Amino acid sequence: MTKTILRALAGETLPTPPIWMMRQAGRYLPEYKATRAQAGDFLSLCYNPELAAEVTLQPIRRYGFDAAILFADILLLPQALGMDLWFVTGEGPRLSTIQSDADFDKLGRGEMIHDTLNPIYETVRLLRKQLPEETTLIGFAGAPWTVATYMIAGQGTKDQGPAHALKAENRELFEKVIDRLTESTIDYLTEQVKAGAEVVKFFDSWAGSLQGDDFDRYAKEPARIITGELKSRFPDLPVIAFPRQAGDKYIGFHKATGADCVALDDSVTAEWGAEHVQPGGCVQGNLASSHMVTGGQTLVDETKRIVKAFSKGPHIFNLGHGITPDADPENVQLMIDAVRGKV
Ligand SMILES: Cc1c2[nH]c(c1CCC(=O)O)Cc1[nH]c(c(CCC(=O)O)c1C)Cc1[nH]c(c(CCC(=O)O)c1C)Cc1[nH]c(c(C)c1CCC(=O)O)C2
Repeated sequence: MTKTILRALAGETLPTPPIWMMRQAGRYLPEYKATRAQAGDFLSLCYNPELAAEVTLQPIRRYGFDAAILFADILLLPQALGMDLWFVTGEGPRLSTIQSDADFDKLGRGEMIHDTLNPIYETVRLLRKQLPEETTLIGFAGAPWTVATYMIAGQGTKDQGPAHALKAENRELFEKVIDRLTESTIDYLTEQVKAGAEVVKFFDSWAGSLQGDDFDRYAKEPARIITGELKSRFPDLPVIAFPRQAGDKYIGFHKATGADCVALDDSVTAEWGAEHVQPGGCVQGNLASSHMVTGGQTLVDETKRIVKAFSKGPHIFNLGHGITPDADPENVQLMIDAVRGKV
């Protein structure tokens, strides 16, 4: 019997939507914190295949999600291209920056990324051996625009100002960064699929700050190129795209890019998504992650509303964005029970 996630991605409307959760392996779980402490720090955990596989499996053991997502980070690719990367506790990622042609020329390309990323492929191989047979393994990468925002600013930014500034001041250099990331993302995801990833997802967390034509050029177009190239190499590979906060620009995203599923954040309602986006194919989402902190009857009601709104087409239940460290693990179980009709 085909796995439920793969059935939904193939366009099937299921009586109960399959479910997984963005950032399901993470700091809201005590067992994650213990394994992370054992690894030393976040990046050591990402590059340790046994421990990265262990944290990927933890939410599967605890909750029986229908999919597992590879434990890694979207910023490992810039590191593999030769940039410095480190995480400041309580603040987030820091990278060396790309501001000039000289900075760009230091980036590597092609096969060299695998020297750094080989442990990630090993994590995928271990997971395919260790996951229950009904669980789908999702590989992932950041979308070029989102990864570029970190490479240009050297850190996370609220409005992606430095990346927008480089785009305005030196479009040629900006586009070279996007093109290099597009090419390397294809190489990276190709190796994840060869190692055993059954689905791939691109996270374009900052897609919402691209306006007008920029959205087409730097969110849609890279997604179309990456999806097209991966599908020419692996014709049966399902792709999930997540152009977060795209708003109206979610409409037509399946068709424009070839993605099988479009993930919706919680800035749009499920009813709107069902009417405007789901006709294009499978949708994923879109419960606000704050309900994982607050719980209660509101969580149950909101979960059921979303399940109902998307019930006439292919749907994978998920949050609108990643679960946060202050979430209560019991609320995750309550959400799953609500999706599966047990409460
Ligand atoms: C923008 C982005 C990043 N990473 C990611 C994105 C895109 C999705 C999104 O918008 O959330 C994606 C990501 N990050 C992580 C995963 C693993 C799979 C999963 O469980 O979803 C995935 C898919 C682990 C992680 N990535 C990170 C953690 C927390 C690290 C820790 O244990 O201290 C985890 C579990 C760190 C990270 N990594 C990143 C930031 C900004 C931070 C710091 C913020 C924070 O601390 O939450 C970059």
